Amino acid sequence: MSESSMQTLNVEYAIIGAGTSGLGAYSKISRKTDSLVMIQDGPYGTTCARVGCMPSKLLITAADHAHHLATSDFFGVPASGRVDGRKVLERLRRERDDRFVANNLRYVDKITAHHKLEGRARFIAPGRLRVGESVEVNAKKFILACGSRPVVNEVFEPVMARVLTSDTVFELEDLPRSIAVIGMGVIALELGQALHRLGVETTIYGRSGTINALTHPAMQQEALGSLATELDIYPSGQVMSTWEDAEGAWIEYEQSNGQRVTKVFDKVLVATGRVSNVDRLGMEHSGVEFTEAGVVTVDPQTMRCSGHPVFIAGDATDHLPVWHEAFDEGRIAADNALNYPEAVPAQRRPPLMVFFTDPQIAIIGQSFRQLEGQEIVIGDLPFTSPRHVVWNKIQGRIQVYLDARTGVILGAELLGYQAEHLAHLLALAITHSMTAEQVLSMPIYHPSAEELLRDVLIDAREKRRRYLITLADHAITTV
Ligand SMILES: Cc1cc2nc3c(=O)[nH]c(=O)nc-3n(C[C@H](O)[C@H](O)[C@H](O)COP(=O)(O)OP(=O)(O)OC[C@H]3O[C@@H](n4cnc5c(N)ncnc54)[C@H](O)[C@@H]3O)c2cc1C
Ligand SMILES: NC(=O)c1ccc[n+]([C@@H]2O[C@H](COP(=O)([O-])OP(=O)(O)OC[C@H]3O[C@@H](n4cnc5c(N)ncnc54)[C@H](O)[C@@H]3O)[C@@H](O)[C@H]2O)c1
Repeated sequence: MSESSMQTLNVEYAIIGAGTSGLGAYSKISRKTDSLVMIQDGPYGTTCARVGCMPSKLLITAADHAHHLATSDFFGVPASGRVDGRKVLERLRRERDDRFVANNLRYVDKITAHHKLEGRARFIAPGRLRVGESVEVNAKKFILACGSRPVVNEVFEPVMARVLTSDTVFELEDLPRSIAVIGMGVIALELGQALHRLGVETTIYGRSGTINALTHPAMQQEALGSLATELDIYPSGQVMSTWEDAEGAWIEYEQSNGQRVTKVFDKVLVATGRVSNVDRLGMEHSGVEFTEAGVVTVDPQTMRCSGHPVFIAGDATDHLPVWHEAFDEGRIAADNALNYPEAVPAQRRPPLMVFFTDPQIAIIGQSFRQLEGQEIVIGDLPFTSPRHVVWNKIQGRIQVYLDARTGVILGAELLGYQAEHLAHLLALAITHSMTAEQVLSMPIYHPSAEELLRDVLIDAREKRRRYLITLADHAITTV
């Protein structure tokens, strides 16, 4: 490309990525200035709507319906039904495209044409990007909202034709007969359980032996035990080799006890984590400093990279890669870009994450691992209440961590049916630094799932009372 055919744009702000985070940043900056461009590589519509949150929840909902049918005999309502894989996937794509993606595209369509640029951006010098092969963008401030991509280890090279990731699994025409799911993180567990419930012979291969989102050993054990009653899981070990023949994709896996298992599958879903797309931005040309470990540091209050007018937001940061954080971070980055060099530190929300498995897993506020060694008491109960008994959903456990001296709720780990709702109540309490006593002052209906929240807080309150008595006794004896 000759210099003369290169188109050059000079703007104040360049946003890389038109996902949840980039659009969040765009909506703020575009209200203040016309001097901006948002650069998007690949299809518009966002990861969440196209290949993330929404198609995965549409699949899980279909699987829930299949599961209700398969278990309805218990309630004296025998039912029979056959899963039509093609219809499940067609409906998923229709709902996804007509509702969630279309909504997003309508918003993108309304964006002023000269604010949008298509192509892959990379830094070629501080303050300068190349987009595709024929456009250069000079900007004063940059928001890197370029998301992340699935990682596929090279051990899967020989079976690549049968490998799926979350980017491709929702495009299947029909459900496979069998699938190996690699990983035991949120994508593996959500999609693995859904596929199993839809009748796909599913085997899940983990690595570490634990579900790492939960941090209390008893919670980890309970979660694995509970999911393993339904799913075929090898929790700890590693895939040693793979090969393909007429039967399908073969997976040879060595368990941590040294035993090897070899099985053949129609498809292999690799869900072993995601990596930030920042590594493809040519950051070495951006002018920002790297740590000794070769990474760029980001301040979570401003999303700024060291002292530079470069901001990183959303999944690109590796920090809490979930939707509401991506949206918040895009807006925090925008505020700080608009006010640069003045910092506008944001108050971050307490962490909240939900696995839409059955039972669900939820983590709110500070984890047990973060609090270990501090003065805490733990409200700890099986995840059950009269309402859960009525639903025949009595698996799981709930732990709530209280500051032992003040009674303030610091965090919680949950494993239970529709735990998302109690998790949000706890998130509200933690956001407002509420004590267990304050939460216990609200009315709780009978019989509701919220009675479990009441009971676990009563358990924590009682443990705290005993803790304070011991503390007072100790003070008296040491006077
Ligand atoms: C299967 C799955 C299920 C999920 N489920 C949930 C859920 O239930 N709840 C939840 O909270 N979160 C969920 N998430 C996470 C959520 O989807 C993400 O946190 C969120 O979408 C991240 O938004 P983002 O703006 O950071 O990135 P994205 O939406 O990925 O946007 C980044 C954009 O930047 C573009 N881009 C990349 N590099 C360049 C470049 N060099 N130049 C120009 N453009 C570039 C990309 O093509 C992409 O369009 C899920 C994710 C997955 C994969
Ligand atoms: N409900 C939700 O909020 C939701 C749902 C889906 C995805 N997401 C987001 O997407 C991100 C990515 O999800 P993910 O599940 O891919 O990543 P993850 O980091 O949650 O899990 C990856 C898992 O793969 C395992 N692993 C890594 N290498 C392996 C190997 N070689 N063999 C076997 N196991 C291996 C890890 O030990 C880990 O358990 C999440 O961090 C999450 O933020 C969120």
